[in-house]
Amino acid sequence: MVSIKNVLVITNPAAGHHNPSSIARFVRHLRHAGLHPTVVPTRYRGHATILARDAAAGGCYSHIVAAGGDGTIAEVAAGLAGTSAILGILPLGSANVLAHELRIPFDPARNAELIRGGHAATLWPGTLHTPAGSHLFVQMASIGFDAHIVHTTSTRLKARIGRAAYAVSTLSSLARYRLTAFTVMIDDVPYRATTVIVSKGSLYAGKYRLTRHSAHQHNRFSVILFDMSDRMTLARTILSLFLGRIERQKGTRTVTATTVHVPAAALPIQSDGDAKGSSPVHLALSPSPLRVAMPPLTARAG
Ligand SMILES: Nc1ncnc2c1ncn2[C@@H]1O[C@H](COP(=O)(O)OP(=O)(O)OP(=O)(O)O)[C@@H](O)[C@H]1O
Repeated sequence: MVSIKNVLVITNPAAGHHNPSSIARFVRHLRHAGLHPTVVPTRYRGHATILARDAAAGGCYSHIVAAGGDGTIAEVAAGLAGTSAILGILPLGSANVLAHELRIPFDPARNAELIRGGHAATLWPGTLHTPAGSHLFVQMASIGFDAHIVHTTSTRLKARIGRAAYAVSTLSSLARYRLTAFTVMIDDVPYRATTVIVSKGSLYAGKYRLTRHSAHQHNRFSVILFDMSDRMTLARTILSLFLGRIERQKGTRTVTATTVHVPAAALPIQSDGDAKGSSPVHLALSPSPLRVAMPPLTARAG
């Protein structure tokens, strides 16, 4: 039986709000809470999965904390799913959608207290499969315009101006992106769309409302289908997304599902804010759940 004493903190120096002094403060609070933290930085993309998997296999840590944004959390989660180690989250990314969704304390003292308290819930992440490989995702994946934004947002600009870099890319893509209708098979039923968001959560790009309910603790996705035939509809849809009215937008519908398949080729794909190549793509629920340190979810559970 692992004691709650040992905590591994995996930090991503490339995450949007990576900050050594925030990590040092968090570590101090973990120590004050009577825990024994160890900090290890990632050296390259994907390294967090290897670090997390090895740490969970070693059996010495009760908690393995992802210090970064959704991309870092997804990489750590890929190493932990199906193990008994609990995923902690220190939100240091640009958008931190999952942290907002799960109401993870952004304050390091309260976050350390959450970990010390030992409360954890079971989450069911998603998996994404393209010809280039498979990835686990914790918050959402998308195909089409939304993914194109992620593909075309400059990493350098993101490092300089944070989330505003997505707005720059959205504005330039509004004029240039070629809206293409494609078939998406949702639990084997065909639908038509020009963009699809497959979400475990209810939030988008930070704190914007995408769906009424979160599916994090359920074995299903919310699938939001956008059928935008022209640029004016595209602009209106983006606006309604940021005004929290997406479910009322014409040409948009939400369904729940357990599998999503897009057979068409060459459509951009992203998950948890990172470019993941292009379609064809198959999305399903992870066969292994994830234990996550989080305050009890009551209000948002759907
Ligand atoms: N040492 C590293 N060097 C370069 N890239 C890394 C390193 N470690 C991890 N990464 C990559 O950095 C990417 C971005 O991290 P992350 O998503 O956590 O930050 P973010 O994009 O600022 O946050 P958010 O997704 O919440 O907006 C991850 O997808 C991961 O693959």
